[in-house]
Amino acid sequence: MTSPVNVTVTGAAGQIGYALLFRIASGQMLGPDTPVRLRLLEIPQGVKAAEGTAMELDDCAFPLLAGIDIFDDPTPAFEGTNVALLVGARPRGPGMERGDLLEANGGIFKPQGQAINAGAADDVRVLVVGNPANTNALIAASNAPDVPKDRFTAMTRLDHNRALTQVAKRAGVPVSEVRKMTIWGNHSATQYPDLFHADVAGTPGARLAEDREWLESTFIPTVAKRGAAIIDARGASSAASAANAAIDHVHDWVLGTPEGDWTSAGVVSDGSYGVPTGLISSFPVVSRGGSWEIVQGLELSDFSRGRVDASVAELQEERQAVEELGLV
Ligand SMILES: NC(=O)C1=CN([C@@H]2O[C@H](COP(=O)(O)OP(=O)(O)OC[C@H]3O[C@@H](n4cnc5c(N)ncnc54)[C@H](O)[C@@H]3O)[C@@H](O)[C@H]2O)C=CC1
Ligand SMILES: O=C([O-])CC(=O)C(=O)O
Repeated sequence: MTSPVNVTVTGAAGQIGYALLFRIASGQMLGPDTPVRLRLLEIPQGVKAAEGTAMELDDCAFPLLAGIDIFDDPTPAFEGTNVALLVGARPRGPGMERGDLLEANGGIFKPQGQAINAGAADDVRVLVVGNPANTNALIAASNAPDVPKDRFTAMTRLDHNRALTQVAKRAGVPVSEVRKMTIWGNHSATQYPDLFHADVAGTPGARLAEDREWLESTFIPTVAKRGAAIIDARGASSAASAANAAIDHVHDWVLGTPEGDWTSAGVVSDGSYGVPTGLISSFPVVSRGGSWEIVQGLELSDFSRGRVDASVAELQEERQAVEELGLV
């Protein structure tokens, strides 16, 4: 058996943390042969609850769980970490503008980026889940100058999975037969779920997209506003599905995406598809040899181009706001 992989989870006592940690410890994220050592980071008020979760993790007697440590300081929490899941974030409060939210999260993701820079393992991979995920990932990456930028990613896998199921239901096929879905842009309501390149049980997604009324009035808004719909229904934001998407993202990043398919992730732009270099934007991606690669060569119609550009424009505004705050 290999030596344990150090996995740091921030916001460990939150609702996503509770749905995530048991799946990591059971081997669903890194596979059945890889032991893990969990490093839980919370704010001081969250430490007691994190200790309770750690007791429950112990009580599962997971064969792959090599140890659990709990921290309220990012510097030791990221010491030697191989996989960092940045879940803890400041939620939007009443009367908070987007700028206030970005500033509050800057206070979290800047020191966490610095701590990753100072102490993480050379192979560290970072997934930012906490919102606004793309820009929080940009802040963390900017404050970790010694870590390659492509190690910082933002989660759009939940949006991707939501889109797969909506299409499968529409087409009446098993979700496993929907491939090559793409989420472009920001993990926000401006995101663009792109069906045109998908393969829906052998039928081109473009054929389903010919029903423009369904595409524009049902499919795209259902996926893009699903987070709000879950909050409305559940009285709390998506947690188990978000944890599931984080497991999927890291699993595929480390172990590779299946042949003949791709997935979606917020990765640093190299200028592909006209997305400004350095922005962390969602793209169609495959993982080969432990690295994400942006799928190249997809044709974007004027309709798709407009949608991608609108979401990327929002990412540029967010980048400008955090630049003005001195966070990047
Ligand atoms: N990218 C995506 O697809 C999704 C992102 N989210 C986002 O994930 C984040 C977490 O969601 P939940 O677990 O439901 O929230 P939650 O409020 O239940 O838990 C957040 C936890 O983070 C902790 N925390 C706050 N600041 C911290 C810091 N500086 N260091 C360590 N821990 C800290 C809090 O004490 C709390 O325990 C939110 O920002 C939410 O909007 C949620 C669903 C999907
Ligand atoms: O909308 C929210 O607040 C949570 C979220 O990011 C999602 O469910 O996609």
